[in-house]
Amino acid sequence: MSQRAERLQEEEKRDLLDPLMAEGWSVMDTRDAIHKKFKFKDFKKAFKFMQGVAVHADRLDHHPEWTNVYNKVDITLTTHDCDGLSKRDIELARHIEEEAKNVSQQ
Ligand SMILES: C[C@H](O)[C@H](O)[C@H]1CNC2=NC(N)=NC(=O)C2=N1
Repeated sequence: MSQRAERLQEEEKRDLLDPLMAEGWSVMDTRDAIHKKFKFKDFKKAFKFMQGVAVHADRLDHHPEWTNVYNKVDITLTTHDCDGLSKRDIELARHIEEEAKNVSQQ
């Protein structure tokens, strides 16, 4: 992605975040960032999920802050380039939701 990311304005942010909040994402108190904890059946599934997300992150040139412990993956999304949430975070979060559903159904 070549264009510089722009920080979302409050109104736009609410509209774009609503569906993600319904999926369990939350806005952090301390940062302009969103966060969600994922839990899978085992490490194999968690890692498969991470591999799927990594493909999207690479393609979008937009990367999650994440940690993995066994079957859990904690993800924080924010845009370092604009020091806050941008449309790139929303797009990545949508792909993350798809990956989580695919892996859980397998
Ligand atoms: C040079 C490269 O495009 C930038 O550093 C990208 C890479 N991945 C990124 N990921 C995230 N989360 N925020 C960024 O601002 C960002 N910038």
